Parts: sequence; C-alpha cells; structure tokens
Amino acid sequence: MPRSNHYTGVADDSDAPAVQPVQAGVLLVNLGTPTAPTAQAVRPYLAEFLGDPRVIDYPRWLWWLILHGVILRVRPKRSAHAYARIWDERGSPLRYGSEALAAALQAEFDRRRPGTLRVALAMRYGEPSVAQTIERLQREGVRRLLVLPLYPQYSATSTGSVIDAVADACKQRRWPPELRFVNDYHDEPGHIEALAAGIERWWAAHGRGEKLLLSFHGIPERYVRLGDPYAEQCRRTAQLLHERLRLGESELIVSFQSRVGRERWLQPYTDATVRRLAADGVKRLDVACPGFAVDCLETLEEIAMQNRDFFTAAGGESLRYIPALNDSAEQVASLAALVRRHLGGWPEAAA
Ligand SMILES: C=CC1=C(C)c2cc3[nH]c(cc4nc(cc5[nH]c(cc1n2)c(C)c5CCC(=O)O)C(CCC(=O)O)=C4C)c(C)c3C=C
Ligand SMILES: [Fe+2]
Ligand SMILES: [Fe+2]
Repeated sequence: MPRSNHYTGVADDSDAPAVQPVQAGVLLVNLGTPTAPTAQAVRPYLAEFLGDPRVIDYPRWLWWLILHGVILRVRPKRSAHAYARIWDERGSPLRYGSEALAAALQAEFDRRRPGTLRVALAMRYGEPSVAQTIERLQREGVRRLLVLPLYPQYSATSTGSVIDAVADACKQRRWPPELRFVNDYHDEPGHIEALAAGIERWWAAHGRGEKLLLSFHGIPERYVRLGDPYAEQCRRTAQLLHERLRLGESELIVSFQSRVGRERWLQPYTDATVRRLAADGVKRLDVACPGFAVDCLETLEEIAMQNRDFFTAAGGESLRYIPALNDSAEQVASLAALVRRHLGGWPEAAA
C-alpha cells in the first residue's frame, strides 16, 4: 500500500517512476466474487456489493438497517449454497474465467506488438480491488489507462459503479494516470459477430433447440425510468443478434433474470418465461446470456441449474445453456479490436 501524506491524506507516490516512456494499460473490471463458497466468505462480499449506493439507492440509514439487520443474516447462507454448486478445484468461475480472459488478451497484444500494452484485471467488489490494481499498474510505469468494464451493456449499477471506483482510486493518487473509459459495447459489430459465432459454434456441436432465449441480468425498472439506458441496450443487442442469426419472429425471446427484493424489475422475468414456454409446449429450449462476458453464478447456477429445473418441472424436456464467450478466440479478437480503437488518438500508446 502507498504511504499516506501526513498533511493531505493523499497517497505518497514517491516510489512510482517519475518520468518514463508513456506506457498504456487496459484495466478489465468484473464484478467480483466471494473467496470461498461459505456463508462466512459470502457475507463481506455481499456487504460491499449491496452496500454500494449505485446498486441499491435507498436512503443510506434505512438501507443500512435492512441490509445489516435482515439481508446479511439470511442471504449469505443461501448464496453460499448456490456458489457451492458451481465451485470447482479452480475456485469461482467468475474469477478464473476473468483471469483467463485477461491472460488471453495480454497474449494477443504481446503477439502483435510485444511490450506496448499491459492488461490487468480488477474486481469491483473484493480483490484485487480497482485501487490496488491502478496503484500496481502505475508502479509498473503505466501512465495511460483504458478502463474496460466487462459489461457489454451500460448500467449505472454495474459500469457506473466501476467509474466511481476508478474516480475514488484516482482521488487517492498524487499523479493519477490519463484515463479513458469504455462505457458499453452492446452494439459493436465485432461483439455481435463474436456472440453469433459462439452460438453457431455451439449449435454445430450440440444441435439446435426449438427456441433461443436471451436472458440478461435484471435491474429495478425504476432505474430505467430514472434514465438508465440498460434495458434499451439489452434489447438492441438482442435485436442485432436476432438479425445476424436470421431467426424467425417467434424463435428468439428476451427475458431478465436474478431479481432481488420486492421492487418490480425489468420484465419479463426469466423464471416465469421458461415456465410459460414449457407450458406452451416448447420441449427443447436453448438459453444464452449475452450480458455476461464470462460465466458465473448467474449463468452456471441460476440458468443452467435452477431454470433448467423450472423448465423440466413445467413439462419441458431439456433446457440447454450456451456458455458465455469467456476466453474464446472470438471474444479475444473482438475485445482486442475494441481496445485498439479506444486507444486511437494516444499515438505513442496505440497497440
Ligand atoms: C440487488 C441488486 C442487484 C443489482 C441491481 C444487480 C445488477 C447487476 N449485476 C450484474 C452482474 C452480476 N451479478 C452477480 C451476482 C449478484 N447480483 C446481485 C444483486 C444485484 N445485481 C447479487 C446479490 C448477487 C450475488 C449472488 C446472490 O446472492 O444472488 C454476478 C455473479 C457473481 C459471481 O460471483 O459469480 C454477476 C456477474 C450486472 C451486469 C448487473 C446490472 C446490469
Ligand atoms: Fe447482480
Ligand atoms: Fe442470481
């Protein structure tokens, strides 16, 4: 950790290199995940995540009472049980999937122009934190930083919160890096092509269901009314995929998952949708989650296990989850191209 200036409270950057050739970095940021699938480890993770006013915007005192008085007494145990179902010898899929993606992107840049671009991964909640990672990158000589939250669609609850974390980290630094942010990449042609290629590759290997459901993480509907562009961006991604995959009108359906609390969230809900489709006679349903860059609890447990069970209990035969792009060649190529374009105009740093 940097020393803190006695008078100003600002971090002492004197161990950072003073003047060096400008080096560019890419900071990938994902949500974060507990350190173990236990209630004890899930509790501090949920406390940090659900304590973020970008995620839940109720008056602080009221929310603090509900969060610490009720939610953190009940939810960690339930969530830990869900995490235990997807945890393997490598740990949490969100962590090792994000690390593999960062390593593959670094290898891609090194292959083309060795030593010009440094890729790092931070977690919005838990470790490695955004602040720690920016500090490390600066110690290693990075002066220009492109922040790429691993959320294709912008939401204040996800991307907006990453922007806050970067701003807070920079407040603590005497000489912060020059910054750029990727706000979203929901309609990037390269990204849509990567998603479509991933789905087609999976269909070629496993055959095709009767319908394709695209399930996005939900947010409270009220946030959208207050100006969050998330729902519109999800629908646009779905529309572009629909066109690219050349599916018929009723072959592709969009829904929103992972609702928490009592407020109305974006509709239709994924669980109600898979039950309705089964009741309508659909037997084989494919589900993809284009809002998640790498697989995680929400895809591997909530979709591939919970919703699969809802579907079969309601009369469906098989719900098959099509994996996220993870560290596939398609994802690496599309994110590398996105990064190169966003670095344009920083000539010495462009990869
Ligand atoms: C309660 C409010 C929540 C909002 C708003 C929210 C938005 C949001 N989340 C993601 C991505 C992920 N969320 C994940 C887990 C998760 N999400 C919430 C709550 C909200 N998310 C909770 C409480 C949890 C933890 C698990 C649980 O207790 O149910 C994950 C997976 C994490 C993992 O470790 O695998 C991701 C990824 C987005 C993109 C988003 C807004 C668009
Ligand atoms: Fe979430
Ligand atoms: Fe969930």
